Amino acid sequence: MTIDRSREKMKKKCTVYLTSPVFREMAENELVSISKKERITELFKLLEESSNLIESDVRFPSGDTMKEIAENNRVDIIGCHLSHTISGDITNLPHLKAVCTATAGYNHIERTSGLIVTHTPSVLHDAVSDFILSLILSTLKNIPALNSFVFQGKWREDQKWDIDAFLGRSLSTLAVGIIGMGEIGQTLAHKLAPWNMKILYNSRIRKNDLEKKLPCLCYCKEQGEIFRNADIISLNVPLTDKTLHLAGKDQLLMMKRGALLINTARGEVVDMDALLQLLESGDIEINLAFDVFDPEPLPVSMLDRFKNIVEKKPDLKFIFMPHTASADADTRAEMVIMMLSDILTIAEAVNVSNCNIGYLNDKINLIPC
Ligand SMILES: NC(=O)C1=CN([C@@H]2O[C@H](COP(=O)(O)OP(=O)(O)OC[C@H]3O[C@@H](n4cnc5c(N)ncnc54)[C@H](O)[C@@H]3O)[C@@H](O)[C@H]2O)C=CC1
Ligand SMILES: O=CC(=O)O
Repeated sequence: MTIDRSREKMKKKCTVYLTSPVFREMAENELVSISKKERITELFKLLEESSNLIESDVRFPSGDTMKEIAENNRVDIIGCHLSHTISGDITNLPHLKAVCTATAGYNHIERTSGLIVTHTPSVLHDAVSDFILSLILSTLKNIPALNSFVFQGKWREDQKWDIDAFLGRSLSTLAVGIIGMGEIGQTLAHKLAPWNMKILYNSRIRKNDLEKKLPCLCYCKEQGEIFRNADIISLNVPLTDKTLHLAGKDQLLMMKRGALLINTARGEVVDMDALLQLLESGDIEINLAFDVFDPEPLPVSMLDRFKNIVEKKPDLKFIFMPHTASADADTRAEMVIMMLSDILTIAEAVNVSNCNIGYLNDKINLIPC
């Protein structure tokens, strides 16, 4: 009885703020599998039992609103995703102990010493690497443009099957470059290996074990080697001060004519102004497959400039997606589950011991140091 009463008292210690109503709504989403819906419902129940739970009723609260709610309610833990920028104004609040994001990337959270930050590794590398493969195939085989061509009724009698009609490129002759050999980069390399493509890569740390498993891998000490030699370059680094504009003017100028640049990392990894200027001036002629942009969503003024470029050079292929690389229903549900599980673990620790990070270390998905 005594133990039960003390547990009752502990329940109300921790305050959790979820910045979107969609986390809970995922349990009702008909595309999500039943087991994952049930797990989300169960986690919400547990969270309600162990914390004062505040949930935003709007999808995208402003920074000021999030700060006001976090401050006025002495919030301990925030659960968010990448459209909720958690600035220093919020992360410096003295009572805030943790920010948990339902995303792999965490550049939307300003770091503060002592603040726990968790994210969702190891649940979306499959979805994102599949997506990158589909971008490679779609571009090399010109699928979006040829699909529009047929649907617009342009496939006429004089354009029957012919030997030189609608030519794309075959994969096995090409060299792929992967910059950032982490979870997504490695999964992509494993999936590309059976296609007999040469894979050049660069990462902060050389992956000797991976090289033994995949003899087609070739480590490049300098990223310039990749920009100069690869036919397809996939950017898979996190956004940091070292990767900001990693694909800048100098690197873009190194790229082969007709090469493909894929960005599913973060828009800011590519210098978009330099890219547009070089494409407009004709100094580079490269294809693009982008899922992320700087800024995001891509402004109409920038989109118009890209449209003008392809109008003048119809051989160039630009495939632009609205940041959907991980957008499989079950993958997104798993991201929510991982975030809620981390919040619950931290909430229980806050209730017991006001949050001891040493004790939590291997129980939650902390971002890399
Ligand atoms: N478009 C989308 O929907 C998604 C985008 N992402 C983005 O992709 C990024 C990568 O994701 P993961 O592979 O899961 O991350 P990860 O942390 O497993 O891998 C990143 C790799 O990049 C390397 N790296 C870091 N700085 C570098 C530098 N300056 N030069 C070379 N290599 C460097 C790291 O050592 C690591 O091997 C995320 O940080 C996120 O921004 C992730 C998931 C979905
Ligand atoms: O961009 C998405 C993420 O999970 O990071």
